[in-house]
Amino acid sequence: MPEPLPARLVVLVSGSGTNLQALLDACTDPSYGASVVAVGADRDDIEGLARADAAGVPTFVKRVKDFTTREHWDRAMAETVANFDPDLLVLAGFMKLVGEEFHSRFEGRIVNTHPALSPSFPGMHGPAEALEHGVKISGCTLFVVDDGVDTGPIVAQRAVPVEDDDTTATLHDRIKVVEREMLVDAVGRMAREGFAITGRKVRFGQ
Ligand SMILES: Nc1nc2c(c(=O)[nH]1)N[C@@H](CN(C=O)c1ccc(C(=O)N[C@@H](CCC(=O)O)C(=O)O)cc1)CN2
Ligand SMILES: NCC(=O)N[C@@H]1O[C@H](COP(=O)([O-])[O-])[C@@H](O)[C@H]1O
Repeated sequence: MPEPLPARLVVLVSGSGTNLQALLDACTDPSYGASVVAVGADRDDIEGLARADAAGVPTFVKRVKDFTTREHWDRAMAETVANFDPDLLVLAGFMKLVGEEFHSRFEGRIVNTHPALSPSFPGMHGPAEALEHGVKISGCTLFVVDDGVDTGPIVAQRAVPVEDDDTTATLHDRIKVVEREMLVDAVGRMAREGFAITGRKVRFGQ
């Protein structure tokens, strides 16, 4: 029986790319069951693109300001992603909301990692808002992306304690250590076992 082909991952980033790096590292093991076939970004000159280059992974950049409308950007980004024929699109620190072109092409096959325990603290400033609110437990969430903002069905979560002397940076750094483990574990299971979405429930396996 031939080994199944690795699941094709396209990863979108906007910054340092440490979550991307964790996936790139995991994919070097054939038993992980996935391969990063392309990395895309909404901006140039970020470490995430350099990480992809170092791993020999094709990259592409689509900046919103280079398009006449947001919809044109969304279409160009989605078409470029589609050219790599992904089984799963992973948003790993990607700081743009994807629109209708993505949902129509990849519905149910886009996951996003967020540095808070959804549904709390959606958006771009999860750790800061959690700290401001005074939570004692924060964490990270992997969810299937829908047309809302961090509202999609949850794939996995991990909890992280908040320390009394935490700053936004120290809390986010602590979350990111656990987030990378969550992302690698969950994406690997999705790739090897498949997954099913029933309403708001996501379960691994066929
Ligand atoms: N359709 C969706 N797209 C994305 C989601 C999502 O839940 N639905 N999650 C984001 C990641 N993210 C939080 O986890 C997030 C990122 C960015 C924003 C946001 O408000 N972006 C604005 C401003 C961007 C900028 O200043 O550069 C925007 O897109 O215009 C909210 C949540 C990934 N995509
Ligand atoms: N709402 C989106 C958001 O806040 N995403 C967060 O950006 C960081 C990117 O780190 P990385 O570039 O080192 O992987 C991650 O913690 C990710 O959850």
